[in-house]
Amino acid sequence: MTVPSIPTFVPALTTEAQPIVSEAEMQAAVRTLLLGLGEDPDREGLRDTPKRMVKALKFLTSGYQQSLDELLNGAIFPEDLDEMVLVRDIDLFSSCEHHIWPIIGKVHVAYIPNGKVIGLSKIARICEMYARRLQVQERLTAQIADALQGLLNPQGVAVVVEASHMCMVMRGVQKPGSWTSTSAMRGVFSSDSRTRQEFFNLISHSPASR
Ligand SMILES: Nc1nc2c(ncn2[C@@H]2O[C@H](COP(=O)(O)OP(=O)(O)OP(=O)(O)O)[C@@H](O)[C@H]2O)c(=O)[nH]1
Ligand SMILES: [Zn+2]
Repeated sequence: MTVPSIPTFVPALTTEAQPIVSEAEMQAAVRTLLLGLGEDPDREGLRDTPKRMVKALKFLTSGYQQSLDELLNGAIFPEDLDEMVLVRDIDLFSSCEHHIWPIIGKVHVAYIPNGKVIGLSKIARICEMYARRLQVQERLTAQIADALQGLLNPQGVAVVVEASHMCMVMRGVQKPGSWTSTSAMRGVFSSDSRTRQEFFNLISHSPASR
């Protein structure tokens, strides 16, 4: 008789997968956390906290439920251009997977088209989709770059994320003011130092409207 193998890990949620833990079980876990902190989860101010916290966590990880196809809504247009397109200073709110604590910062995304352009808002939506997952900054940066590379097959993609990790600010090493920069260069941004330099020059100064 073949014994079924026991899964040793739960795969990250995708649009196909459904949560295997009920809302009630999640709320009970938050209640346990509150008890562990010496709190009274039945006092008025905390009575709805398990419900609120689960709702907030689900929102902050709602990117697992999204797909590139769905968020794009077909907004890729044929266009014969080969100049850099840059969307900079996209607000970033993500959650570090080590502490489930906020990562707050900005994302700068550039690409050089190759017959196709993407709706500008979709660049911000792609950043949001990957940000609303449990992340490390390096992977988030690479995922944004690889998504655009895959969708547009452009001449190149450049992504820079500049972020502050609340797990380094409010706890642990406690370093307010520390920022982490990560980059992912694809295509010409990786192979051509002048193109890469142009991108870094463009993101290194404040936009004219500020
Ligand atoms: N590379 C990388 N590290 C991260 C990110 N977010 C958090 N970390 C780090 O993950 C590490 C986890 O280290 P541990 O020693 O296991 O956890 P810890 O005891 O809470 O560590 P401290 O934060 O140093 O107190 C820490 O160094 C965090 O700064 C990220 O996005 N990228
Ligand atoms: Zn952390």
